[in-house]
Amino acid sequence: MALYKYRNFLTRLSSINYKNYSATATDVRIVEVGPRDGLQNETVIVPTDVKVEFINRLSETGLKTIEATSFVSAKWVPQMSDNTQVYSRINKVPSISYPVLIPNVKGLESALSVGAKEIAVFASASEGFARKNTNCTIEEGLQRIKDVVDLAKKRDLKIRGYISCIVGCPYDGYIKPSVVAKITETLLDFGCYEISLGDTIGVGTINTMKDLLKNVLTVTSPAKLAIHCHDTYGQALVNVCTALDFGIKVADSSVSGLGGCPYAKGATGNVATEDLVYLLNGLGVNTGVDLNRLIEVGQFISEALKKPTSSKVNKALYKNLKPV
Ligand SMILES: CC(C)(COP(=O)([O-])OP(=O)([O-])OC[C@H]1O[C@@H](n2cnc3c(N)ncnc32)[C@H](O)[C@@H]1OP(=O)([O-])[O-])[C@@H](O)C(=O)NCCC(=O)NCCSC(=O)C[C@@](C)(O)CC(=O)[O-]
Repeated sequence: MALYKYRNFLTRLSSINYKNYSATATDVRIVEVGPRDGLQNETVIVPTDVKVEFINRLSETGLKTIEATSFVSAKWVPQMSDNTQVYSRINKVPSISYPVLIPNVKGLESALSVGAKEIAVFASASEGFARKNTNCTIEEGLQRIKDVVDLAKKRDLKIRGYISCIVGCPYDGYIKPSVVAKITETLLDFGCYEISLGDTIGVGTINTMKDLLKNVLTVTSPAKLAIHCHDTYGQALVNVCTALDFGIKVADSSVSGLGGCPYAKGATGNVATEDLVYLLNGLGVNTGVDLNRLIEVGQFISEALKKPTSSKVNKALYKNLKPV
């Protein structure tokens, strides 16, 4: 009991608002992508029961958006082949959105068959990644997305858009911000309500992020953007802070730092949700997420995967539960 109290004390410490910090957000919505972006990259196939329990536990943490699965080809990503079972079986809390990732109309039709209400479509800012990830060019990918979006709109679905490789690509190297700005505009014109800017291989720095965001904000407002940072180079949290300074109030993350893209070799997971919540608590930014509960879910999935958590905050706070 004393150890729980000590951990509560530590988590409260993260909530002290140091007023001199420059980030301007007062509320941030976290989009939890662990069940999709996280588990798609695991070498083991996680049993459906575990995925369902994972998502149900995440639903009890205060998160408002949890990306549940993807309806991509099982030949390409076998880890997500139980998409219909996962989506059908999770407890869908009415106040929580459970978007699913969709590559084409075939995927959308499967998602509709199990009652999906929100989808996420994904484009690439680099030709090399478009080819490796979706077997088509950027333009062909955008046409596929348009077909998906047109049908999804007829069915009154909410549609989120992703752009991968916003600053760098494992195949093509540096990506021009103007390319990302153009694709952002296109996806918004199609009907996406929000574009999540993905630093797929985590190479972004404060300066490259600033360059990128200045460009993208010539075509839209911060209210239409989200930031999606992988932590390969340990820059994810500072890149999120840069996005907050530009007025962006939605950040994607993955509990326990799970994740990566099977078609971006060497890229590690997303910024850990625990680390992001700790950062935002410290900024006095409200997320509505209970850090203690999140830590328990991070431990649950790490144990299921038989690997240690990649979240520094989880490691630091969870060990205080263990007998010394
Ligand atoms: C786009 C395709 C389908 C093209 O794949 P393809 O091989 O060019 O397409 P195809 O139409 O020839 O289909 C091949 C087979 O897959 C089937 N198929 C086709 N579509 C579907 C579907 N929806 N659901 C189930 N099955 C499907 C299709 O029926 C066929 O089966 P067969 O006739 O050979 O038996 C493939 O390349 C694909 O699925 N790619 C997805 C790869 C992926 O999931 N990557 C990870 C997600 S993106 C990401 O992680 C980045 C992000 C979003 O997090 C942001 C960031 O960090 O950057």
